[in-house]
Amino acid sequence: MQASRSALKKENPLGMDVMSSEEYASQSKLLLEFTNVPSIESAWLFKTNNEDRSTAMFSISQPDLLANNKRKYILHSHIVTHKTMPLECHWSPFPIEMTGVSVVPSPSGSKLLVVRNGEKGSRTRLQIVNQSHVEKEIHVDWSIHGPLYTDEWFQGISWNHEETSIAYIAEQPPQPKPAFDDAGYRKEISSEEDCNNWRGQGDWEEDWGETYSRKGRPSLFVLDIASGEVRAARDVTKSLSVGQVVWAPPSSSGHQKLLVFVGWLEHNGFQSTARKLGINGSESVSASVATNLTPGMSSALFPRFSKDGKLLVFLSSKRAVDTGAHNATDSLHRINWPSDWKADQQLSVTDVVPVVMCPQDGCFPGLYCSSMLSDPWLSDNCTMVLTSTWRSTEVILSIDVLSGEVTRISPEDSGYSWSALAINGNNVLSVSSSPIDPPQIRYGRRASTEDHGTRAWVWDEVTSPLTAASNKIKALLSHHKLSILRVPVPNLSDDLSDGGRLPFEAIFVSCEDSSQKPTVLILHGGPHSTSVSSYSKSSAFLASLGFNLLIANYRGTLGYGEEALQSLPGKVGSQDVQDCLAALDHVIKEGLVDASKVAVVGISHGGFLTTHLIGQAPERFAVAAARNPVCNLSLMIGTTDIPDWCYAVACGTQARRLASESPSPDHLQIFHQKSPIAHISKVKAPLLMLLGGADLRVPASNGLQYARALRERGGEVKTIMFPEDTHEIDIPRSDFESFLNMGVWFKKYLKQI
Ligand SMILES: CC(=O)N[C@@H](C)C(=O)N[C@@H](C)C(=O)O
Repeated sequence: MQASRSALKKENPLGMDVMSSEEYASQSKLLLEFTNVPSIESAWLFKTNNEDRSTAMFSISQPDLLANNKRKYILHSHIVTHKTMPLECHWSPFPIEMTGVSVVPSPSGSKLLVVRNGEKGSRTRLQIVNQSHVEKEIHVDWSIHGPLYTDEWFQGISWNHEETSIAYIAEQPPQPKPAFDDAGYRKEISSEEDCNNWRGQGDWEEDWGETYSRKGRPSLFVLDIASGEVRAARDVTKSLSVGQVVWAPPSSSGHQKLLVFVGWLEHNGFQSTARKLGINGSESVSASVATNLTPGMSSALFPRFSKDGKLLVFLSSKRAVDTGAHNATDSLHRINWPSDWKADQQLSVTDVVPVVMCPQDGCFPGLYCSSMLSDPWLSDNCTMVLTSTWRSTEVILSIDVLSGEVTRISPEDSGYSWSALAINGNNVLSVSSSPIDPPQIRYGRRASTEDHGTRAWVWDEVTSPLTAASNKIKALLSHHKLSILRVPVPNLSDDLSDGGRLPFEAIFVSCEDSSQKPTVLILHGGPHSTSVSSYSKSSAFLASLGFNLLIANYRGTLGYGEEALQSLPGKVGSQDVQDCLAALDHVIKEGLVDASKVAVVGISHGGFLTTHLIGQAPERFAVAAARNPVCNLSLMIGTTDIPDWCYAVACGTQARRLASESPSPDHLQIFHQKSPIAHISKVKAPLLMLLGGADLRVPASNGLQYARALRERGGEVKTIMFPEDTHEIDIPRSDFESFLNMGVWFKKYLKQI
């Protein structure tokens, strides 16, 4: 007996039953198919001497499980358009690996800035490359600045028009720390550390929280390419974190000296204390002589000058900042830029696209943009192209910034999502995808003939080497169908705004004979975030396991107008939970799914809903999984980098003025009552808890407390902790293991039914 157990132990160290280890083995092979599909991160289009020809450069990423990092590489292609024949695309034979490197082409496309950020304390390497060789290499010491920011918020690298200087955002060098040696404290500071002295910690400094911890203050620097000199921008207020820098047009003297950037105030804690609440806090657009160009506006982002330099356009998330929702309906604004602007000249801001409160059915629901192209302009200098959320899809919009006219230019005929990658003249390079169809590159141009007074857009398919990997996935999902369902609001209450009464949506990915198959209810976080009908590796993997997917965009989701969004704050744990149950009731009533075979999964606030649902409706869910879920707001309030968010979602946006670092017992009671942990005694479903040990947004203690409390009540819980992972659990091996376990966990408990 002893011998066989050790043999088994050798063969199956995890003590897994044979069934499970075989399931792990087969599912991991399948998940690898999805993991190896490369993703298009960004792209650039370069003019050629011929209107019908352009060169494209694509930045592609692919998880590298062996190196446990994200492999990055560049692919080039020459695109030739013909009036009457299909578009031609000639791809470079092999990709060029660029892992750990960021690149930014110059406006003319003749040069490339190559950035290699150094590890903590080591130099940053900047290279200016032309078509044949490295023209200039600059090594920047930590005493000047640390790594360049390449995140979604602070990042900003901008060439000037003459391509002689580059402005960028990098980590400010660390503040001096106290020095000690075997004689004690050393008054004089020396940069050199030797074996006889050491540095202390010094004062603790607030940082911007999740994903920014221990990063230096985002600061503005300018590289003069000819001299290789790097200098910090003058006159920027010390207590301002800055990002998203662009050069202002040259003055009439032809010189270009002005930089326009976004500034984040660092005193945006409660009662304006010196705390950096997890981003976004209140930001403003300023010019480098540190003049606030948007006084009185609580948010201004992504500044962009028109090609002729006459217009400065920017997005605003002032609704998100003013209501504390952290994400809400955006608006677009314009400043007419005078050729010789003087710092003391206050410029007026014109609204271009206002916040849409309650859209008419099928009409433009407002702007919801998480990024903006570095060059978003069509050749008429007044039309910009943006990617925005439109209900459950992502769409490409053109906006005439003089008239404010908004036009949806990506096709409306399919539930697919579209995203703009780059523009050249009046051509738009983009990708389109769906939950069951990996991204396909498209090349858009205006039709030559008018149709009802407008020239529609034609989107040619661009065959690419990436298609091969996609075709395997398409084959695995060829029997699935995509539909977007409108779900009426349950139990309409009188206090609801018109927008809060509008139907919400759910994306339904169905297998053949869907009513015979298990269904996974997938819930996004935020709650003011969204699940759009674009391709996601994780959803495609779950669908390929033979599950229907019901992806609920409950009220509060971006893309349905501001009133619908603002109907949720103060009602989390009730309105959003009822909406998720209403979406499930809808597909059951339509006979599309088997009510007895339903799993539920969610991340962050989606985990809040998941653990609420298995507590409030324990009979309706056979199994559940949650990634870094919010399970107890009264615990989160003291540990998260966004305590203001806890007040906004639980008590409503009015509660902001009562918010405090030390919440009152009344507020703590409200936080607990509105949390999933308040319903834990009723939970029956087995729960898979996936936690990131380095999560500063919803610290792992939140999910761990819930998992331990459930086990304490005899509940079936499996917890996996990824110690190095932050809130998103996106380190490649961690992401792989978490979705593999989710698939096996769902199969195990849905098969038993
Ligand atoms: C504003 C915010 O970060 N809220 C979190 C609780 C959350 O749900 N985040 C979402 C966006 C996520 O998916 O992580």
